Amino acid sequence: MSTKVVHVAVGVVENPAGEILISRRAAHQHQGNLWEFPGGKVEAGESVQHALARELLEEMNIEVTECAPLTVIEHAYPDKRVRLDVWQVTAFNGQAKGLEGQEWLWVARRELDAYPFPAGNVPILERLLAQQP
Ligand SMILES: Nc1nc2c([nH]c(=O)n2[C@@H]2O[C@H](COP(=O)(O)OP(=O)(O)OP(=O)(O)O)[C@@H](O)[C@H]2O)c(=O)[nH]1
Ligand SMILES: [Mg+2]
Repeated sequence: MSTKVVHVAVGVVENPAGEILISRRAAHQHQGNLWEFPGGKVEAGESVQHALARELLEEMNIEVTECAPLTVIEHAYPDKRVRLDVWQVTAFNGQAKGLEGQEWLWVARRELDAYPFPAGNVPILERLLAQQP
């Protein structure tokens, strides 16, 4: 396996109803068919916040206006290492849309564990479930 770590900006977008935006990875992608928090790779020379804003706009039509860092997770899949740089998006403009044809949903926090996510997401899910009132 390559020692290169893929740096990924990941957004936990919460709407005013307290629901969280998840989308489904396409079958052909890494960790295909699993659910994810929208986001994508940080490009060379790009800040994580810029990557977060760019990916959420490109994938979900969400314009980030307020965000804060939540956690950073390093995870090694059998074929790939990732650094998930996870941000909570607390304010945004735009209606969510699956601009890449992906399935997506707003889900109540307590229901997040009903959706299969990649193994690297486990610490994110634990934090979000612990945060609920
Ligand atoms: N976006 C996103 N990626 C995740 C999550 N969890 C996780 O392990 N990943 C991994 O992070 C890596 C990068 O994500 P990505 O495929 O969204 O990257 P991208 O949008 O730039 O896609 P592209 O390479 O098709 O242009 C993938 O290997 C993916 O499996 C998650 O919750 N959200
Ligand atoms: Mg992506």
